[in-house]
Amino acid sequence: MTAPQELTADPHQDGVDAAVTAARRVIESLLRAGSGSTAEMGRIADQLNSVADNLDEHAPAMNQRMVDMWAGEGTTRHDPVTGPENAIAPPLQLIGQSDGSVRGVLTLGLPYQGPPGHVHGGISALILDHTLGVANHWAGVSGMTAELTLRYHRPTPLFEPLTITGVQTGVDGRKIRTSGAVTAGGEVCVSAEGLFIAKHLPRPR
Ligand SMILES: CCCCCCCC(=O)SCCNC(=O)CCNC(=O)[C@H](O)C(C)(C)COP(=O)(O)OP(=O)(O)OC[C@H]1O[C@@H](n2cnc3c(N)ncnc32)[C@H](O)[C@@H]1OP(=O)(O)O
Repeated sequence: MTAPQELTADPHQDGVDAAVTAARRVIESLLRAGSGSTAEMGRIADQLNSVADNLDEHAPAMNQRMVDMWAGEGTTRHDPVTGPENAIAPPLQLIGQSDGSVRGVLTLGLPYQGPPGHVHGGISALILDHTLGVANHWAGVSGMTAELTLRYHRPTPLFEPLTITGVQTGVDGRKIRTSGAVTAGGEVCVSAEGLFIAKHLPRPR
């Protein structure tokens, strides 16, 4: 039996990960502030643009950055679900379980809102697509999403711990079947069935 294993990148406390954590805070704070805020938004916009100018000035060329992003064969640090370098990632950390499934827990705030006080359905789809993909990696046969079928059983709450699961259920030639769910308080909010096809796009070199 395989021991549980962390399958997603561990966020660092410093470097770009720390800056990204601050950026996530800014995204959340802007949304929290809204148009009724008494903060000086013109000055804030100037400050944020100046931060972005500084980052752009010191960034490597785009093709070099793409190569760096895909260096190594391990976990990604840039993806929009688990990536500690991606400010739009919640980020979710996934653990491969001994039973072959993957599992993670996260709490989503205002940037991910759809219906009042609840998670946007597209965000659940994003998280589940990625989680099913990681479940395929953990199972040893992976591919690209060909179909993703979602069932939204009940609204998914913001501000509460959500458990995200995924497991590969079958492989037939190049066709891979995988399922998963988002649960809150032990109740399934969203379930997913995915068909993946064993195919990988070449990594930038
Ligand atoms: C760790 C990181 C995790 C990341 C997880 C993120 C996963 C993603 O989001 S991937 C991005 C989203 N997906 C995509 O962009 C995929 C776009 N689509 C494609 O590239 C292609 O259509 C692809 C790869 C799905 C299949 O193309 P191709 O490799 O040419 O397969 P093809 O030969 O047409 O079909 C193979 C078999 O699959 C079947 N198949 C292909 N697509 C579908 C489909 N949508 N529905 C049902 N069956 C399908 C075919 O009928 C065929 O079956 P059979 O062998 O029985 O005849």
